[in-house]
Amino acid sequence: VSANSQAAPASAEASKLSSIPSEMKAWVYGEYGGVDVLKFDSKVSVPEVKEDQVLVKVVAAALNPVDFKRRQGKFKATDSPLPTVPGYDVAGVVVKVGSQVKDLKVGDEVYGDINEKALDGPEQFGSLAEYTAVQEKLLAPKPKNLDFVQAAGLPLAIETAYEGLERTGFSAGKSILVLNGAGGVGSLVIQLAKQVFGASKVAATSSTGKLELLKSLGVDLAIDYTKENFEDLPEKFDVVYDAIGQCDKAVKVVKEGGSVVVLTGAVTPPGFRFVVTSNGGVLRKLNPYLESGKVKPVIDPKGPFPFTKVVEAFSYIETNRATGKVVVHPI
Ligand SMILES: C/C=C1/OC(C)=C(O)C1=O
Repeated sequence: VSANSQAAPASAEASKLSSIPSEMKAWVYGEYGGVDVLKFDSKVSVPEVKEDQVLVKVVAAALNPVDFKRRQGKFKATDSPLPTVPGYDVAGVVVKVGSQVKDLKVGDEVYGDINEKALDGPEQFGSLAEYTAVQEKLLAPKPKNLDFVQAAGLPLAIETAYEGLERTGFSAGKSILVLNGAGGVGSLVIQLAKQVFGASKVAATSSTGKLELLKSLGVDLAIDYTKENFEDLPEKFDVVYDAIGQCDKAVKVVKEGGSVVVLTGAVTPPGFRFVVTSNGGVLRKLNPYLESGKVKPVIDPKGPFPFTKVVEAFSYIETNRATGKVVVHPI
């Protein structure tokens, strides 16, 4: 869909607006808990767009660990009110724009992480729905070479990967060890470190069956954590990117003066933890690497999960065994 609404006659424009229903299908939970709190609701109100937001017809959405941790109530102190429609990552088509929207228009194919602050007041109505309202600044045009499933699997993970590398001052010629290199974030840290930041050496850990994936993503040293302990390696790294929660071991293999990036779990100095800030500008900046194929989304082959199978998708990502991203499509 790439209709230029500027040229569309008023009647076509009106028909687009009139085709937006007042109610939609969405997955909702009204209480914190296990996957059993997730309910499919076919009469959820379509969110109104604020001045700086666009309404996206959702084509695909992706799950992240933050989705199940939030549903479990781990961030309830700073959460938005229940009931919640979960889902941070979205890929879809703009069907309505707010009065202050500047660059996006009806018909644009977009993707992004809908929550600027992942844990602090996330949107009550997320992307596991037929429509979701998103601030323009959190979205970017979908890379032309990626389908909606591939695009949906990128935003939160690639923005986390990029921000973590930026925060360490990672630069050309440096070495990095990525813990959980086959995961949603880790698979992108490997590629960004190599292709965008010019790493001299990239090492990564995974289980036996995912070693070939690590090598295909460009690692120089693939470590099978079922067979050896990375913390016993004689080699030290400028940066260790802990995308699994093993900071206490990670700090044993970082060089003096190096950095250990922590996403979750306890932090041991010199480790530091950060929470991703969603930013469409990062997606735009990385667009050439995505459209050239230098950086690729990794989508778990058990998916994409159809909209009716969101409970199964959550159960799967909660095994912490997913390869790359768990995507929900069609919606
Ligand atoms: C995406 C943000 C996250 O922040 C914490 C602490 C996690 O565990 C997340 O997934």
